[in-house]
Amino acid sequence: MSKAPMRVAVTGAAGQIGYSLLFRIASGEMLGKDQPVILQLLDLPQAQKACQGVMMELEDCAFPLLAGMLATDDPNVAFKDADVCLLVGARPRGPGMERADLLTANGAIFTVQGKAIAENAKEDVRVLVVGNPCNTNALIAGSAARKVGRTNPANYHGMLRLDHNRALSQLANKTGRPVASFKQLVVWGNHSPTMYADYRNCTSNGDNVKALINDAVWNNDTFLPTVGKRGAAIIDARGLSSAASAANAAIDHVRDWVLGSDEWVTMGVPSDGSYDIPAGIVFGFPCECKGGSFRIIQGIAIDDYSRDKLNKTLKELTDERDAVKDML
Ligand SMILES: NC(=O)c1ccc[n+]([C@@H]2O[C@H](COP(=O)([O-])OP(=O)(O)OC[C@H]3O[C@@H](n4cnc5c(N)ncnc54)[C@H](O)[C@@H]3O)[C@@H](O)[C@H]2O)c1
Ligand SMILES: O=C(O)C[C@H](O)C(=O)O
Repeated sequence: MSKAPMRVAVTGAAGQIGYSLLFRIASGEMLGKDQPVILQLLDLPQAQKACQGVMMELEDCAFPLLAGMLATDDPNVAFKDADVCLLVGARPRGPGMERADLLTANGAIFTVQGKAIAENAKEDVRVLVVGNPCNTNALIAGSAARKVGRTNPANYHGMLRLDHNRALSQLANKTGRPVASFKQLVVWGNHSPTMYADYRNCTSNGDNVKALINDAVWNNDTFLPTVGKRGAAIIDARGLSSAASAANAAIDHVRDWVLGSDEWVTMGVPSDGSYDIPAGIVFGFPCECKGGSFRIIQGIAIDDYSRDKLNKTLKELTDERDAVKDML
């Protein structure tokens, strides 16, 4: 017997990430090749016509798993009974901007949507915020949801998976090893240039990657800035912010969360106090996913260099939190 459909709400559905994301969800890449889905598209009133065009194309793909879809400008309709919400809709940054510059422009979106999710979605809804600055937007959405009380605030995540995937590819380029050989990578902190991509515990076919590379200068002067500033490099090259790779990372995050992963994955999740990160701050942590839930991996040694990096990215996040305190 076929499974009951899962409802997936996608905001910013008419935007560039939406255009990469929706077709892959409908084809079963996110929730499984045996899992029917109903897509619930949210965008602004002026983008409804474009949403209709996207839905025409989805229809023309004749995806066997696509059990229904709708487009709306009303968050209460879009999030109704949703199992998964992908909060993409927000303004992207342009050349010369940092993601934190979007805080006030985009933050207000997430108070409204966090509340609408908590009032309308399934109680065990999983929420992934992609719209930037995604960690603090997830904090805002989770805080709005906490006030309503129905849903689990730990399920309001920010997307660090793109940074994790970027770091994997840089390690593969450096070592000449396949991307899939790398295990136990983590990107700590904020989705911003302060993030700390940490391969101290990473292995490749059983070899310790730090020992294999053995190049502290490359780590500090090439690897970390390349991963941290990759979004800006893409904006510079494309004139637009990353879209297909961002959609791919969102698929990876939710797929691992729902279906499980044998490997460590980086997820931006509300801190439970682990690694001395204050509770509630949405921070990139190493996680393992099993049985539909996630858990922060414990017991990783934090040396002085790493503590300094964690403190820098945490300071940025606490500053962002303070800047939006009226929204929390
Ligand atoms: N976390 C990450 O790794 C990551 C990666 C890439 C992009 N992003 C961010 O994702 C966001 C979207 O990027 P994009 O390239 O798709 O932008 P885009 O401008 O192409 O699309 C954004 C869409 O959101 C819609 N929108 C705006 N406000 C909305 C609201 N209140 N409710 C619903 N929809 C709304 C717009 O109408 C538009 O269709 C940006 O904030 C961008 O910075 C994050
Ligand atoms: O950098 C941006 O503004 C877009 C996105 O967050 C990215 O990392 O590509």
